[in-house]
Amino acid sequence: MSGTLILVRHGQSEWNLKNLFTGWRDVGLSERGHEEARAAGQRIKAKGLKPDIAFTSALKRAQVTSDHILDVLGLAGLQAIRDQALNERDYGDLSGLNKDDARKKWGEEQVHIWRRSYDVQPPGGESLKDTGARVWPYYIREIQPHVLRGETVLVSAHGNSLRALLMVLDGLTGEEIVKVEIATGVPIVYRLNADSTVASKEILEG
Ligand SMILES: O=C(O)[C@@H](CO)OP(=O)(O)O
Repeated sequence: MSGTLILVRHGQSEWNLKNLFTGWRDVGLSERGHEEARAAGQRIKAKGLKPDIAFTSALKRAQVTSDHILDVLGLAGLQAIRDQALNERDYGDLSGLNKDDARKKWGEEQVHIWRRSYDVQPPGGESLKDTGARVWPYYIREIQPHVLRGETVLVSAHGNSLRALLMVLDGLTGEEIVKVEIATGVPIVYRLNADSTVASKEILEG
């Protein structure tokens, strides 16, 4: 067995609350989102986990979530490494639009395809496959080596950038991963074997 990888989707954002496509738009956490992030820290603490290093995206909702978690863990001095490789999938022209308005305009099915297909890009944006093509190499190059050295690593990121990671860690197909919903502020803890395969997975729910 080697180290531990803790993945967390940021707490509810202001635009999650307003039901808007967000993507790379840099919006803050809602009041509930701040609470969810602190609760994520408590759940990690209750497991006795203490990150040696943290990674987050270039977007503040993930950064602030990471700050809350590290704060709860008494690790406020640990600055998460920020990289846009971990950003949410770029929603292109849909960014900022209301998801229900989009359904009225383009139809339920088309919007579902844009949101939850594996390789169809929303207009001007990234598919989940495109997102994986930047998330996975970053994981392999920058994050995984720490886990394989036996460290505990926190990654605070986004629904779709984490889906891209889960797809490979859990060995899911493109069809399977799009059915997976990752809750805001709920840590997912992986223990990896020395050969980088997954030894165990635990979701730290309520
Ligand atoms: O708007 C977004 O950026 C994402 C995550 O909130 O939405 P979706 O669930 O449609 O991928």
